[in-house]
Amino acid sequence: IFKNLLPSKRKLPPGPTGLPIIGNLHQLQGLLHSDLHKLSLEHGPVMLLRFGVVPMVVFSSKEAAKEALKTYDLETCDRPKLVANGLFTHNFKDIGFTQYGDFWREMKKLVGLEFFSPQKQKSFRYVREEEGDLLVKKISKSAQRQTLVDLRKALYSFTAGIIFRLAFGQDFHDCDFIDIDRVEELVKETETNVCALAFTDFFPTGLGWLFDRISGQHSRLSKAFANQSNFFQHVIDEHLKVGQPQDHLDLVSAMLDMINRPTKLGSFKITSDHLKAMMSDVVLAGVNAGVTTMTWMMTELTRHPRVMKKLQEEIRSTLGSNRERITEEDLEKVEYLKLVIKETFRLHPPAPLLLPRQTMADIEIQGYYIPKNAMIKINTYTIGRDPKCWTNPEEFIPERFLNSSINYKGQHFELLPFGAGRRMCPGMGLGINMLELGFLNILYFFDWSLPEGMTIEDIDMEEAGDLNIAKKVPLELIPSLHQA
Ligand code: HEM
Repeated sequence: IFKNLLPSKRKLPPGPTGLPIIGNLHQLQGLLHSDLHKLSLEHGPVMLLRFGVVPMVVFSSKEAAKEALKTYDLETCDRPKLVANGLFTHNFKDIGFTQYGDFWREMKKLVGLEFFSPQKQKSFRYVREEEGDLLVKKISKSAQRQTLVDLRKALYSFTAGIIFRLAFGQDFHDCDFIDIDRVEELVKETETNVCALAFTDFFPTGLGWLFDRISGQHSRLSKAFANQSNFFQHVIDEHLKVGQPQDHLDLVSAMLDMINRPTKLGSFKITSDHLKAMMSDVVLAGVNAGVTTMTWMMTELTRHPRVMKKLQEEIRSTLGSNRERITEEDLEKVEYLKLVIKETFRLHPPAPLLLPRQTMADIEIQGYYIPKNAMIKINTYTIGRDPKCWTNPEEFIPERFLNSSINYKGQHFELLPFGAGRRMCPGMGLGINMLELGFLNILYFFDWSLPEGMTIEDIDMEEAGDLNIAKKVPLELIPSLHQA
C-alpha cells in the first residue's frame, strides 16, 4: 500500500514482502546480521524491510555504505532514540547513543581529552604492560601443568583489566566487591539489554507500551539497569573515600572533578548522570569488541597453522630472543600482525551492524528513496564477504592486504570495523593497542595446540551475541612455553 501511494519517481529499495502489523520480524529469528546477510544476497545491497511500523533499510555494499555514511555526515541521519539506549544512558547523556549536536561534540571533546588522547594513553602505558605481564603469568601456570586455557576468559581478564583500571581506577584482580566472573556477567547483561529492541520502538506508543509490560521486556530492562547502576555507584563510592590511593587520574576521577568544579559543557552542567552514562558506554564499547576480535583472531590462527607459524616466526625474529617482557615500544613493529588483524576484522567485524542510525529527513541513496525515520543498518559482515571487493572472500588470507592501501580507519568502506564518519569509534587507538599487546604476549612466549583427539576441522565457528558477535563455543587450547 505504502509503495503504491508514493509518486512513481520515488523508487523504494527492493526487499522481502512483510506481513501486516509485524512487517518482516518473522524473517529475522536468528542473529540479525546473518539473517540480513542472507536476505540481501537475494534482494540486493540496498534492501527495505519493516520492523513493526518502522521501515528499516540495510546497506550491504561498499558503494551503498559510502553513500549512506557520507549522507550521515551531512546531518540527515542520527542515532535513533530507542527506549533501552535511553534508559542505560540516563536519557542520552553519553557519547555513543546521544544525538549529534553541541552536547555530543563537547562531551566527545572533553572525554576525548581526558581519556582517548594519545598523550593520556601514553602516560597509562604501564597499566597495559602490567596487564600483559599478568596474562603471561597466568598462562605460564597452565603451560607448566599442561592444562587447557579458555582463550576468551584469559583475554577477557587482560582487556577488562586494562579498561577497568584506565577508566574506573579499579583493579578487579584485587577488588573486594567484584571479580572477573561478575564483571563478565555484568557486561553481558548490559550489552543484551542495551541492544534489546522494545516493542515501544516499533509499534504505536500505547500498543508497544502494553506489549513491553506483558512480555516482561520492561522489567528485564529495569532489573539490568539497577544491577549496572549499583555497580557504578560502588565504583564512585570507592573514589569518594578519603585517602584512596590513586596511581593515575582515571576517567571517573576526572569526571568527578568536573562535577565538583563545576564544568559546563556548552550550556550543560556535568552531573553524576553524565558520569554513569559515560561509564555505561565504556563498559559496553571498551571491553567486548576487543575480546571478541582477539578470540576470533586466535581461532583463525589455530585453523590456519601456516599463518600461525609465519606470524610467530616474524614476532620472534623481530623482538629477538630471551625477552622477559613485551613493552609498548614493540607495538607496530611486526608487519604481518597488522595484516592478520585486518583479515580478522574483515571476516569477523565485532559489531557487524555498527551502532544504530535513523534518517532525520527523506533522502536518496544509490538511486533509491529512503523515507524519514527509517532505521539504517550498515552490514559490514556482508561487505567483508563481497566477491566484488575480495578474491576468495570466505578464505582467511592475511596476505591479501600486502601492498594494499586498505585500512580500517574509516576511509575505505570495504573494511569498517570501527565505523566511519563523525560517529566513528573514538577508542580505535586503544583497541588496536590492546589487540597488538595481547597477541605479542601470547604468541611470543607460548606455542599452542589443540586438546588431544581434536583436529582443526573440529573447531566450531558458530556465532552468538547481541551487539558484539562472538564465538559461541569457547576456544580451549593447551599452551607450552616457547624455548628460544
Ligand atoms: C577492537 C576494539 C574496538 C572496536 C572494533 C570498536 C568498534 C566500534 C564501532 C563499530 C562503533 C560504532 C561506529 C559507528 O556507528 O559508525 C564504535 C563506537 C564507539 N566506541 Fe568503539 N570499538 C573498539 C574499542 C573501543 C574502546 C576501547 C572504547 C573506549 C574505551 C570505545 C568507545 C566507543 C564509543 C564511545 C563509541 C561511540 C562513538 C559515537 O557514537 O560518537 N571503543 N566502536
